[in-house]
Amino acid sequence: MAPTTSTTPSSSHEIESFVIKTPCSSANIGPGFDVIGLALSMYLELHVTIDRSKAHHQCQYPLNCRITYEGEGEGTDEISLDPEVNLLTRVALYVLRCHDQRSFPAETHVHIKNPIPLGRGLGSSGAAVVAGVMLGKECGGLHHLTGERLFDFCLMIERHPDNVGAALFGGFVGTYLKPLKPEDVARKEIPLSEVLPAPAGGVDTGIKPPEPPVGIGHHIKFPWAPEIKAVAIIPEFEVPTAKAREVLPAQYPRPDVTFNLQRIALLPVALGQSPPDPELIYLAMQDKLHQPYRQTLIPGLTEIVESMTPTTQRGLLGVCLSGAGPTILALATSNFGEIADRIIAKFAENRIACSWKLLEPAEGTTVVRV
Ligand SMILES: Nc1ncnc2c1ncn2[C@@H]1O[C@H](COP(=O)(O)OP(=O)(O)O)[C@@H](O)[C@H]1O
Ligand SMILES: N[C@@H](CCOP(=O)(O)O)C(=O)O
Repeated sequence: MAPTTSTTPSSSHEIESFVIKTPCSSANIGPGFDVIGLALSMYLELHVTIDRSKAHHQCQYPLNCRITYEGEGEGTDEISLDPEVNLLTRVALYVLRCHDQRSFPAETHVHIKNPIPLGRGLGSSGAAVVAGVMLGKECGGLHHLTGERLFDFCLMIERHPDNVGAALFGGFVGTYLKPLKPEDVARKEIPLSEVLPAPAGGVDTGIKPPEPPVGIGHHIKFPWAPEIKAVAIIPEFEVPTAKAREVLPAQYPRPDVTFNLQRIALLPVALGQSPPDPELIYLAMQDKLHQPYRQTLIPGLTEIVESMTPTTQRGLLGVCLSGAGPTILALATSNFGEIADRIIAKFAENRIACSWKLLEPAEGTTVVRV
């Protein structure tokens, strides 16, 4: 489903309240490196209140915004409560400043509820970017911004489209970038530090950030067979996505590229067919472009991916690395606990503890007025 906004009016003219809900995601699903994304049923929520009766008061919070937070990373350095530093509010400010609004409306309170584990390959930063772009749209009253245009803003920040595409539009998606005009290419390649300075700078910083070119990214929705569920096995350690991209080579042997192209031609069809064909899905989820290299950061990865097959495990369809890892995603139709336990036992051989979750495909980002 495309990003939606409910039309129910807020409770008072002075106080506006709404909730932004964005799903986590699993990118790649094996061969679809930087292309395929799957939105899953664990949600980042922003509970936002804007008290417009205070518009003429001096607000005690920087940039008129108070952040509170509960969930993953609470109380750690990874999650700042300073709106100039926090990823979500910096992204919202990027959208606001592109529209000549220097700060949040007075007085804005953003309460963040985040169950998505950080740095595990379940799209926590993608969800934060999508929810942040939506926060900018809603706080700025920027109702003309369509889902496709919001995607452009996301892509100026998170520069691979797979997990932001899934988090914004929902479901099982293929994402792609269209060639841009030369002047637009230059704009898209502007360093992230200029798009999203940290700290964001106060109200008086007059610099307008670079606006995204129109139509950077696009997506297409694939069908998903209703029998297929996702088992996420989540190790206790983090692998920052930037680090997991640094281990990838700049060039690949041609047979490895052909290997992935053959599988990516199968994957969307294989996962849309009902009843699912385990042998076809298992084959379609193989990869040679990112998983083998990420083994250096995720002990046991290759063995886990290679040791479980539909013939050795009932209910299993396929296994892959979720996003940049270290989470493992097993697609299955039954025996979810047994599948999780086997993968947890493999990680335990390397003294790595894990938790696991049973997830389902989810709809994209929604905004509900309360
Ligand atoms: N809800 C959030 N609010 C603020 N920052 C967040 C949030 N979620 C993620 N982040 C930031 O994103 C980082 C993780 O991003 P990344 O390395 O790309 O891993 P992931 O695979 O979880 O997306 C965290 O360390 C944190 O800085
Ligand atoms: N295609 C990207 C996806 C990263 O996803 P994340 O959830 O780990 O941020 C990659 O494989 O690097």
